[in-house]
Amino acid sequence: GDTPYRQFGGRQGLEVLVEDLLVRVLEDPGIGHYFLDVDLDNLHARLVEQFCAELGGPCVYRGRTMRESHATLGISEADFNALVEHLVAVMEARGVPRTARNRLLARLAPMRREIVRP
Ligand code: HEM
Repeated sequence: GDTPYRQFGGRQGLEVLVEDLLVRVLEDPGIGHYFLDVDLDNLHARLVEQFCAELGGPCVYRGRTMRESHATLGISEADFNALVEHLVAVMEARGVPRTARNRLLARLAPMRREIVRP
């Protein structure tokens, strides 16, 4: 069936989407600095796994919690919104259907309070 995971193009679609997302985020002068010392291969793998799991795909997220992995970074609401805008842009550019886009955004939205600094 056309599950949200399938609408994203499955595993391969997510690999490409996350690649697009990381390129845009790294090139953004507002938030790119957060990623300077980060293991990008690991980040790519964890994001693919996480999005896959959140979309009902056959994956288990094996990374740290959102609170653990972002706790020391000092991420602001504006930083969070900037990343989400990049995600929307890459989903649109790859032709992900609106219902599937909204599904992923709805699954990620509650993570805001664990990622943004108190
Ligand atoms: C809904 C929004 C977000 C999601 C779903 C998300 C997801 C993730 C995931 C899955 C990891 C990997 C955790 C691990 O390695 O175990 C991670 C790490 C990271 N995230 Fe996010 N993130 C989000 C927002 C942000 C924002 C807004 C920023 C900064 C602007 C950010 C910066 C980072 C950095 C720098 C790391 C690497 C931390 C490290 O390896 O020490 N994230 N994120």
